[in-house]
Amino acid sequence: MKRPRHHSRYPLSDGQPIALVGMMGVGKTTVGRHLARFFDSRFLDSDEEICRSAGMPIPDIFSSYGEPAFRDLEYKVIDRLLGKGPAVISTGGGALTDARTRHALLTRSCVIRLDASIDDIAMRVSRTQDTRPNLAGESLLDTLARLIRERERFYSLAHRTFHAQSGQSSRQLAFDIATALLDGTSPTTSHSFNLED
Ligand SMILES: Nc1ncnc2c1ncn2[C@@H]1O[C@H](COP(=O)(O)OP(=O)(O)O)[C@@H](O)[C@H]1O
Ligand SMILES: O=C(O)C1=C[C@@H](OP(=O)(O)O)[C@@H](O)[C@H](O)C1
Ligand SMILES: [Mg+2]
Repeated sequence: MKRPRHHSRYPLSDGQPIALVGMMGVGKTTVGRHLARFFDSRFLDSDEEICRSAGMPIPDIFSSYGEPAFRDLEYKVIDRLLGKGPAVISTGGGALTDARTRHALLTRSCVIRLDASIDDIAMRVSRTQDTRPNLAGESLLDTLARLIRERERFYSLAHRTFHAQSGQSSRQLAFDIATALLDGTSPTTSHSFNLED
């Protein structure tokens, strides 16, 4: 039987969700899953929820209905996920480019930006480029550089930023984020989780 979730290790006293933002391939989905485990809280991935509600994978949504329709759906899904209380929500890399989604995330969650070097990002997404329609095209590095340039002004709005060092595991990065969040809310407590959790 599944253990009931008590959120006893959740770091935000107001119970707002924690939302991960940042470029495709920085590790939002992977790190988010670890973070939720550390906090004993719910993990939600907006892309996963979008695919479930559309009944098709992301490339099919883009090719059948276009990116604006995807952004509409993304807004509706994120708006719904933000109402679920304590949770770690991994968003898609373009979520903050939509004004409604940006406003919803920034006002109703603690927005954490993950960052990594463009070379690390390129290495990570190169094998799964076909699952990310916004990376289709000639040069992966050129496309990534353009998107990073265009989106920097949105990503820089995040409440906190964490940089994934080269070679740092997703689990270690999640641990560093969890530690920093917990320190920020209760500076004198010792951590109620450890890397072995
Ligand atoms: N810190 C890390 N070190 C090495 N590989 C990673 C790390 N974080 C994520 N990955 C890998 O990079 C790829 C993209 O990660 P993902 O979590 O899907 O990113 P995002 O959700 O930000 O697009 C996955 O194959 C994942 O296993
Ligand atoms: O940056 C983007 O425009 C997108 C990022 C993807 O999510 P990840 O950042 O999890 O890859 C997914 O939402 C879609 O392919 C569009
Ligand atoms: Mg993801």
